Amino acid sequence: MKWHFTKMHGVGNDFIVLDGVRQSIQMTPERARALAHRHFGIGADQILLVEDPSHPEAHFRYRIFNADGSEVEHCGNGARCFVRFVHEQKLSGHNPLKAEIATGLITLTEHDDHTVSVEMGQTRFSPEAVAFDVSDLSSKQIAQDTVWTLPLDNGDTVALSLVGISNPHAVQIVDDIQAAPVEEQGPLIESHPRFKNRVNAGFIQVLNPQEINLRVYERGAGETLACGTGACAAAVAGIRRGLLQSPVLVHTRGGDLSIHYDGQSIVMTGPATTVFEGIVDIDALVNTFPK
Ligand SMILES: N[C@H](CCC[C@H](N)C(=O)O)C(=O)O
Repeated sequence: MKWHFTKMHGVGNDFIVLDGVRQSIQMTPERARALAHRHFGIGADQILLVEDPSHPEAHFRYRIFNADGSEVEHCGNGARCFVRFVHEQKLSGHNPLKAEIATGLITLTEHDDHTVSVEMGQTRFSPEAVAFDVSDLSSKQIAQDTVWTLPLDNGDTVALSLVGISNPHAVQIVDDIQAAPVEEQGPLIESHPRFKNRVNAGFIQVLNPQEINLRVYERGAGETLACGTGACAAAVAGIRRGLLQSPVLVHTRGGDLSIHYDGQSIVMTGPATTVFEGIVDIDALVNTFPK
């Protein structure tokens, strides 16, 4: 079966975007892994699938698959590409656009310069919001902890803020983003047994109260050049810790994002770039993909 796809990126976080409205797309973890593979496939951090909605107020359903094949709740850089794709492919002229994600609705507005603002939806800070297991901790410990101290298997101990932007984030402050132990600590945090659904691991360097550097070791994808929900989680965690104030300019390795937070809702603004379109024979790809 042949699928038309569009390759896009949001500040270097790259995606394969599929129209599941006018095409019959049955996504599986195996197909997502094959598509995302940098050598045997097309190559991407995530696969984005546009579908007809089930929510009465949504224009479309927005589904996200990581490079490891896992389906996840949200993708911020992907949301900006999603709305640009919907407009460019003339799937809809609605602007703002309402998209249905796993935890509800998000609102997307494409501006004349093709930057996009996304109202990111639900933001939560409890351990449950990121499936962080505290069943062995006393209620006193839980009440005290807004920053969680976590020993890692390599002997390091990290101080994590937990933020749910529909998807789970654990963010820490570092002094120097270039020297941050992203490759060493990232996988250990991502797959730490306390995170029952794994987690995205953010590393923040505060430059001033309205500007940070950020790197993210993403759940199911490894370190990416940028992470939109990670930028939101970092900004909100910094604001709640009294280190930052809205709006926050987030410098990622792939470019800059602007995060506004009013204590209730988060609005992220940044670019969305179309790179190329193509056709892929998904059955042939999966058959040639090394098992
Ligand atoms: N790796 C993330 C999904 C993609 C998030 C990121 N690419 C973004 O822009 O928010 C997760 O497993 O929750």
